[in-house]
This record gives sequence, C-alpha cells and structure tokens, in this order.
Amino acid sequence: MKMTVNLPTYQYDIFIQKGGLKELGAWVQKLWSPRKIMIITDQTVNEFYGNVVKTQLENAGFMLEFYVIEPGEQSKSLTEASKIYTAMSDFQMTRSDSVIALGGGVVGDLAGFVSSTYMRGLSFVQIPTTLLAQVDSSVGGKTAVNSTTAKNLIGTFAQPAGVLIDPETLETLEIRRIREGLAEVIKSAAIADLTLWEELEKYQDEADILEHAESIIYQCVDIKRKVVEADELDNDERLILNFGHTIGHAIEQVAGFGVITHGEAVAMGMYQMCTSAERLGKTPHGTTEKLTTMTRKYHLPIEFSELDRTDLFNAILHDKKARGHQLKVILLESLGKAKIETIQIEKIKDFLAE
Ligand SMILES: NC(=O)c1ccc[n+]([C@@H]2O[C@H](COP(=O)([O-])OP(=O)(O)OC[C@H]3O[C@@H](n4cnc5c(N)ncnc54)[C@H](O)[C@@H]3O)[C@@H](O)[C@H]2O)c1
Ligand SMILES: O=C(O)C(=O)C[C@@H](O)[C@H](O)[C@H](O)COP(=O)(O)O
Ligand SMILES: [Zn+2]
Repeated sequence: MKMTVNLPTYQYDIFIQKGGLKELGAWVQKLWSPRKIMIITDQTVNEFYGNVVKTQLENAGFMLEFYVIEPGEQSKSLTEASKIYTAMSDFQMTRSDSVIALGGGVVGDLAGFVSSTYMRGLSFVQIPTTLLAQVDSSVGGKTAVNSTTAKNLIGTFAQPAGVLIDPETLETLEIRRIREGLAEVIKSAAIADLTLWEELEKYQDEADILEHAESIIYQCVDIKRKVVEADELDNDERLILNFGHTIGHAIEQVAGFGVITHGEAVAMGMYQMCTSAERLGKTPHGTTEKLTTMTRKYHLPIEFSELDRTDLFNAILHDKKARGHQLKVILLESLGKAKIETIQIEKIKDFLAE
C-alpha cells in the first residue's frame, strides 16, 4: 500500500508493506543516489533488524555508519543529539548525505531533529518499528528532543524523504508497547474517524488488533496525512492530533521521562480531558464511558492520582498550544470529531480536578 503526503511545496510517499524491510535497498535507491547514510537506531532494534538493514543498503551501494542509542525516552535529549552531531561530523557527512531513523518514536524524533539541524538539514527517512511510530510519529514531520522542564521543548518541523512501514516488525514488540501504540490509534479514531472507532470496538483484544495491523496503520496514517496536509505547521487544525497530550506530556515530565510511556500518558490525558469536559458540559454525556471501555479493553491506564496537580500545572505552562496566558485545548465534540477551544491557561486547573 502506498500513500502520498501532499504539502504545498513538498511531497513524499509512505510505503506500508509486510516484509517491506527486505526490499529496503531498492526502495532507498529510488529516493537517493549512492551516498553516505547514517542509520540511527537503538540497541534493541539494532539486535533485531540491524543486519537486514545493513545487508540491504550495502548491497544497494550505500556507505553506512550505525549510531546506536540506549533504548528509551531518556535518550531523546540534547546531550544525545550533540553526540550524534559529533559522529556525523567524524563520518564526514556533507549535505548530499542522509540519515535513516530505524526504530520507535524516540529514534524517529531524535534522528529527525539531528538530520534537520546538522548543516541546516540533511534528508532523512523514517523506518518506524513500533506500533506508535507506524501509526503516528513517523508521519508529519514533527521532530524533537526533551528538556528537563518539558516534553519535546526543542524541535523542528522537517518532513522525511519517505516512510517505510513494515508491520512484520511488530512481531518482536513487547505487549506494553503494542498497548501504548494503541493509545494513539484510539486518539486518531476519537478525534477524526467514527468508523475506525467502531472497528476498534469490535476487535476482541491486542492479538485481534495485530491481525488487522496493516489496515489499522493505513487508516491512522491516512487520518494524520489529511490533517497535516491541511495545517503542516500546527497553527490550527493539526492541533487536534494533540488530544490528550496537554495533560499527557505533563504526566510524562512529572513522573520522570520513561517511567510512564508516551502512549500510557496520552491514555490518561484523554480520559482526564474527556471526563472533565463532560462534567463541564463541553462533551456529550456518555462519551467518557465509551472511552474508558475502550482503554480498559486494551489495558491502558487512566489513573494518575499520585502525581501532584501543581507540578502538572507547572509543566502545562510549557505546552506548545499556549500563546501568552491563553491555551488551546482539544475536546471531543462527539466520538470521531474533535473541537478546539481557547481558555485562560489557569482554567486548565478545572480539567485537572480529581
Ligand atoms: N513526532 C511525532 O509526531 C510523535 C507522535 C507520537 C509520539 N511521538 C514520540 O514518540 C516517542 C514514543 O515512541 P515509542 O513508543 O515508539 O517509543 P520508543 O522509541 O522508546 O520504543 C519503545 C521500545 O520498543 C523497542 N522497540 C522498538 N521497535 C521494536 C521492535 N520492532 N521489536 C522490539 N522492540 C522494539 C525500543 O527499543 C524501545 O525500548 C515519544 O517520545 C513521543 O513523544 C512523536
Ligand atoms: O503530529 C502531531 O501534530 C501530534 O500532535 C502527534 C502527537 O501524537 C505527538 O505526540 C507529537 O509529538 C506531540 O507534539 P507536541 O507539539 O505536543 O510536542
Ligand atoms: Zn503522541
């Protein structure tokens, strides 16, 4: 399956194919002439998929260097980015060379960030290997690293040259990671696609989801593609992709990056926004119950009562949807349709109430 993201001045293809990794060499040859490629990945992904990627690309005539990070959110930092710049410079990369991000959202965000800033920008490709990265983070061009004070505080908009999604890589993924990816799937359906929502209601469990992974990934990527095409730089419609993230990102930061996964935090954030919006009369009665049933079925957490509300509020002050004292929040008008409301930033406390 192929899809094209059409932006005003740029376009790229997303290729979704079981076993696609085994065709990587030929796919990359269509994008790039022979050149140096730095493959940025993490230790776990490298153990599973490093060899196939190496063989494919070397046979296709590329000169490779692997940069392998420690797995986990802690690696999404300026410290790690700085080490990668040094490795890129040691590999004597020039602006005609390129980067491949091979891994989950951490690798994708970090590799995208260094690619878009090294020498003011090298081309890069996303090869996402987690469900979360395949349904969300590999598409749309948001790159970032975290600071100690806030999630994704430092970043760029930089679109990849292409995205290759091989759903077979999900076979080696731990169940907790499948579930966290499902949080972004649930988000995508909740904000924009009632049909996908109803489909998710019919699936029995995670195994059922994996059986239908290719189609689910396609639908999520298509939702994201449309939103990004309408508002690449996150000024308006794209903000809906942030449903659950205002509180979710604060949860990740306050708990300590990596303790609660991004998807788990988004599940908590979606629940909290939905239940509060329902209490405030901004979301139809009964929506939270359906959302809770869905998140429970896929074993996602919704509770975060142990986290201090003031700490969460302070973290929310760094949300990128804030403008001065105002904050845009994403609510559900109904299941399958999001709406954006502007509130005074203090008012987010109404949504944090236990
Ligand atoms: N840029 C965006 O639009 C966007 C969207 C959503 C999330 N994100 C970011 O993505 C990050 C989360 O991504 P993630 O959940 O993929 O986390 P991750 O990259 O940390 O991957 C999760 C774990 O799975 C392992 N792994 C990856 N692929 C594997 C495979 N095929 N088999 C076995 N193990 C594998 C990794 O080693 C890691 O331990 C967060 O930092 C979040 O902010 C970005
Ligand atoms: O692509 C987007 O836009 C999103 O908001 C997708 C989110 O799932 C993702 O977590 C994103 O990185 C959040 O971006 P941020 O601007 O809130 O840092
Ligand atoms: Zn997200």
